[in-house]
Amino acid sequence: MNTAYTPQAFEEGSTALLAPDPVVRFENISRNYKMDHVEVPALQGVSGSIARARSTFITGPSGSGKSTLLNILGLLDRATSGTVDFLGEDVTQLSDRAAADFRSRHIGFVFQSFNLIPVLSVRENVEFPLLNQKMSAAARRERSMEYLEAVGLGDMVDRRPGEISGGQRQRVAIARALVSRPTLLIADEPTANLDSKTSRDIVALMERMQREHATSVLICTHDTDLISPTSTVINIIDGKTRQEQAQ
Ligand SMILES: Nc1ncnc2c1ncn2[C@@H]1O[C@H](COP(=O)(O)OP(=O)(O)OP(=O)(O)O)[C@@H](O)[C@H]1O
Repeated sequence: MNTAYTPQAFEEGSTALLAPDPVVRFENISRNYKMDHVEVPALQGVSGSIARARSTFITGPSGSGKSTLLNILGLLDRATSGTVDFLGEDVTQLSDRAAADFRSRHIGFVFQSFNLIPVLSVRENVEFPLLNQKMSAAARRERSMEYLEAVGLGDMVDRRPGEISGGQRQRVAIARALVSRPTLLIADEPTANLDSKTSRDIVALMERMQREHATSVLICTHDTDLISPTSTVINIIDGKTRQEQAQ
């Protein structure tokens, strides 16, 4: 174990919150929301990093700022101040169009509500992120089938999302998030609507895919039972962070 990454090295407010070989480093992120002309601080100077090909969990009480941080790191929202270095690039400086392009090339999302398109088949849902890539229809189909088989749904590809279980829908969402081979998989409460066994299976699946494809995985969850011993934990309380290396 590298002692540079013990929890003591990650004191609150430290700017040296470095994971080994990080793909993302964020420094002093603040985000204020405007409510009735009053600025409400959701994040107050949080710093940390996301290691390559590892799992990082964001935990913390309701309203502490977890989704706000996830949205900023996923380039879905902008920080009021602070920097996000993603693969060596300061992505806080990107235009909206460049941020959307960066997102489609490097980030896959899994949400608690699955966000599948109900009128498309399971296979068409997984193919969807590949439509704006330079790939033939046959290559798209082959790649989608590869990921659907990897998540154990090779025999359900012609069903609609309404014709499969919640756990199966979440597996489709994982295949869809990974099919474009992103650098970072972001999952916001991916197990919130699932029973505890299915939840553990879903996290195990994400971690297997992470090992096989060297993807970094960032998971926001209330459920600390899901956290694996080798992962990094970023704990947010009242908009401030503490990052710990679990092992
Ligand atoms: N669009 C918004 N406008 C105003 N305030 C917001 C907005 N989104 C979030 N907030 C506030 O910012 C704070 C952090 O919210 P956030 O959703 O990031 O917390 P969270 O830790 O993800 O909560 P939960 O676990 O309940 O989902 C909360 O006080 C919330 O009320």
